[in-house]
Amino acid sequence: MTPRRTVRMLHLGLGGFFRAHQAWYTHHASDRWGIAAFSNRSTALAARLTARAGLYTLITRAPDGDRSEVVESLVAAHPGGDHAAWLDYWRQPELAVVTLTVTEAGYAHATPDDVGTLRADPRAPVATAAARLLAGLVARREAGHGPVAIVPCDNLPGNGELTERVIAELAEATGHSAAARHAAYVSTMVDRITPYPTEEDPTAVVTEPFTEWVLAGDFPAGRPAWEEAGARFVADVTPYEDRKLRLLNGAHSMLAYAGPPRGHGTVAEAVADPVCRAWLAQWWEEASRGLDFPEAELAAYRDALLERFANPRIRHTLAKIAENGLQKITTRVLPVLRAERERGRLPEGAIRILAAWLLHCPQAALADLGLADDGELVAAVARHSRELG
Ligand SMILES: NC(=O)c1ccc[n+]([C@@H]2O[C@H](COP(=O)([O-])OP(=O)(O)OC[C@H]3O[C@@H](n4cnc5c(N)ncnc54)[C@H](O)[C@@H]3O)[C@@H](O)[C@H]2O)c1
Ligand SMILES: O=P(O)(O)OC[C@@H](O)[C@@H](O)[C@H](O)[C@H](O)CO
Repeated sequence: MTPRRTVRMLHLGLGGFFRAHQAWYTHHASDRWGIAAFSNRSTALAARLTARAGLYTLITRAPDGDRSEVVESLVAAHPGGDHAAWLDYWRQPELAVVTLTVTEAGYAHATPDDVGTLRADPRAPVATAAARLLAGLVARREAGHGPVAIVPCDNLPGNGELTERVIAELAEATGHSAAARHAAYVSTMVDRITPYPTEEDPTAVVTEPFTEWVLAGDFPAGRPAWEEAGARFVADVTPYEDRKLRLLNGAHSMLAYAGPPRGHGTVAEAVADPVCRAWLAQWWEEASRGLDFPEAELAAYRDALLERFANPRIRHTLAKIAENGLQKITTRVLPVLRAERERGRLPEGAIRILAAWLLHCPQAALADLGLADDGELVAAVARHSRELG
């Protein structure tokens, strides 16, 4: 029998993307690291994964067929509320890497409750991602073990620097600054289109064949040999991040806000519409200016993106992509819009995304009323909004 993997990696955010990306790279690295993953709050998925010893199926869905594999790197799954287990992993000398997929909202500052708790007793349960990470670092330092690498894998520019800043500010406010320095913060560009899991088996995840991971930073206690699965380690992740966040995620945001008023519910439906494709081309032209890659490489990247978006067998819903719009527009569209204005241009592609987002904002209210899934009704509301000016 193959020996069980030792937990050397912790993950926060037991979503579909973690299972399609970081866990998959770790599964394909020959050094066989084990991962213990925690949900944010929910208990059901962790229980299901625990019942099958962490094993789950990853379905790689190409336009012409599926490939299934059982991923073995996840060896323990816990509900986020199990704070005692969380701190215990940090106290293990073997722990070396902590990855995160907590969505853009997960990088918010800790709540006043968490700040008070960390000041009074850093072992007591806390809820926000920043507070959980700092509590872990305090536990590790107290246990006398060396620093670990913290590796955020969310679509935010400078995600390593951002995480370091949020934790340092919290540490300063709670008297744990030395613990905040007990880590190296790694910045990453992550890419693999992974729709929200809707399979009959909720542990299974469907993803696309394309995958990319570019990382910059130190790993003071080592790391899995992710490069064996294609990960790249670079000195500066910024150019890769700018290219991906603007061309892929910026385009996703455009489709997410401009697609539904034209009756589209998924990325593939929207890019089959010549009008949306023309809007996409206009955005890409503006967003490509200033990216630090040769034009031929950018053209190939955009062509590949169009093929990925058009994969008719990946059901990537625009409603899910539209979430957390303010943060996404701020980091992906505004820099392009501002740069174009500085060049004296009126960037119609970027302005269209802004306009579509402003039009979409009332949909958050429709979601609160439980009406957001009725595409025809949503389109009619948008039509009325336009008529009302
Ligand atoms: N799905 C993709 O195609 C993809 C690709 C690249 C990057 N990402 C990044 O991964 C993130 C998660 O994507 P997913 O597809 O796994 O989504 P998901 O909805 O399946 O999972 C989201 C995870 O984040 C956790 N979470 C949500 N809000 C949180 C908070 N405030 N604090 C802590 N944890 C929180 C949830 O518990 C859940 O585990 C995205 O927001 C994005 O930044 C996703
Ligand atoms: O929530 P976001 O915008 O960070 O992500 C929504 C999608 O654009 C995103 O998940 C992409 O599918 C992904 O970034 C592809 O790698």
